[in-house]
Amino acid sequence: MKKPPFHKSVQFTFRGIIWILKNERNFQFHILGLIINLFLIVFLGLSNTETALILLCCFFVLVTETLNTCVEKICDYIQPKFDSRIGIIKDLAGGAVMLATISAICVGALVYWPYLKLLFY
Ligand SMILES: Nc1ncnc2c1ncn2[C@@H]1O[C@H](COP(=O)(O)OP(=O)(O)OP(=O)(O)O)[C@@H](O)[C@H]1O
Repeated sequence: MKKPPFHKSVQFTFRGIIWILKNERNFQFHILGLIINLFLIVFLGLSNTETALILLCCFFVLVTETLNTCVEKICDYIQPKFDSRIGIIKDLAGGAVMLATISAICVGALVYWPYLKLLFY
């Protein structure tokens, strides 16, 4: 198959992002998390390093959610019926999102805690 020109390839990737934004509820929740974090970054005046850490975590969760959806789509395509092997593959992909989310919560707690302490005490 002939490779599409670069601008077309970029267009296809955005098509994927728009599709997941419109169709996947979990991805929409993670986008909401990103928006809340962007607000907190500005409101609390986080340093460049702290901002980089928070953004990295948010995008890490979004990337794992996108790959999880990708695995689910492939599984549903190759085996639409119940199959315990498909079940474990999907569980593993979902587990990756969970691990990314746990790491994001830990980093978020460590970064935001000193600011919240100043605000409330
Ligand atoms: N074809 C199948 N065979 C066996 N088990 C399955 C199959 N499809 C789904 N499952 C089980 O149901 C779970 C949820 O799968 P589903 O495809 O509904 O994902 P989902 O609920 O959309 O997940 P997510 O919230 O991560 O997007 C899987 O983790 C797996 O344990």
